[in-house]
Amino acid sequence: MSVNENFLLVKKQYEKWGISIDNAFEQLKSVPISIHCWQGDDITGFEVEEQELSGGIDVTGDYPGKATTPEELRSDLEKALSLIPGSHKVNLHAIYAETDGQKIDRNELEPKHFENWVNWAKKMNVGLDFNPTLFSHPKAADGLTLAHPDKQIRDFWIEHCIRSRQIGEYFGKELGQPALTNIWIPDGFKDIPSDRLTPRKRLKESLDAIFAADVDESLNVDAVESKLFGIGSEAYVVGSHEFYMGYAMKNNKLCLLDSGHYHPTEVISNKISALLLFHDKLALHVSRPVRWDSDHVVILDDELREIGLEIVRNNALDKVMIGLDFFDASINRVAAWTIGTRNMIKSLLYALLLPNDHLKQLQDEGNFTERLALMEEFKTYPFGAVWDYYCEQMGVPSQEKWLDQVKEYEKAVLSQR
Ligand SMILES: C[C@H](O)[C@H](O)[C@@H](O)C(=O)CO
Ligand SMILES: [Mn+2]
Repeated sequence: MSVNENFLLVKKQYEKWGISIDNAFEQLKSVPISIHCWQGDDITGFEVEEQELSGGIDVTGDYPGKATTPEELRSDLEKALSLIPGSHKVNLHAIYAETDGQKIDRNELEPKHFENWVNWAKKMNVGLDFNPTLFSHPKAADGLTLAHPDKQIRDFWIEHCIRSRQIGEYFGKELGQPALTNIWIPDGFKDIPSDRLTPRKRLKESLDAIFAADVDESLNVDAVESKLFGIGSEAYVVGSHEFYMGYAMKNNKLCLLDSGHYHPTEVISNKISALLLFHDKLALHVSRPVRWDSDHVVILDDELREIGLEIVRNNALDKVMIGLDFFDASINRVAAWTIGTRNMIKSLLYALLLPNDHLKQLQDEGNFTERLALMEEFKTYPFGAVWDYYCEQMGVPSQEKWLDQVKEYEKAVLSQR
């Protein structure tokens, strides 16, 4: 049976619940996922003096074919984008600047260093997001940046963040859609601090200085990302969840929730509805922590489904800016992007195909038996047939057919590097 025939058969099963698949597809098409460029090169970047990865994060694996030039990275992204349904964004870090072989330090970066990315984004019809890079640098060697006791070091990173927001503004202007510029810093201590307050005061002051710089908010949107612990900051992280939640609320910034940045049984899906009551928008780094913030490739597990459901059920497809953050160097990197991004989109489609209004009503009526029964039965509805049809409608391979294309690309391109 063809994908089309299969789809026509299963469509009726959803329609009997009043679910419009056409409507679901229309909504899904309008949601851009911000695909992080750093999966393609293990967060190495293109700085003239290449630095070892620091900041308490780690990439493991040595799968051959990693991108080592901007051209290679863009070519790999193009391959992945051709296998993912919809129009999306690409998320860059400051270390992906192109400086023509000149050593330009992070406090000297300018929009022109991202001109190639912008031209490429125009060609590919994708938006761009941005991140200052406050790690993998001699001035972050002791694990402190914006909260550093040394004012000169703080000032260096403040300048870097201001310039990053200006680069985001440039992306927004050139590409006709606002960029999200997200600040994540590694600052923290390996062992128990004797003073938790002072570093947080310093971070607050640094952020105030960064956001005092005038940047057009219609072109660049700011986010701040918290963390629980990192390698070398096990006892204390300055930019904790409570810190940034307070900061973002008071200063009208977006709170960015990364799925790997909480206690092991704490989930970001449960935070979305709470935060949306107090913020117009919020941002996500969808990742998959396995025992720690390991940044495994996102799979269609319970938490990913729940994230999709929370976004859809709260009518928040245009309020939650969905970004991805995983980096696995033990598998084909183009496949990693493809698997993780397709799964993120699948989770939204899954949520759009549930009788959400009916389920809400059952809860209000206290009918928890039927609520549970339906939620479980829908897990085995023929969702796969709808997903396959969506992929074909959007001009990308259905089912596992994309894998053949990745294998061909590996043979023709990646294995030649
Ligand atoms: C490279 C990313 O910016 C980084 O992963 C950050 O977002 C993070 O999640 C750190 O744990
Ligand atoms: Mn993150």
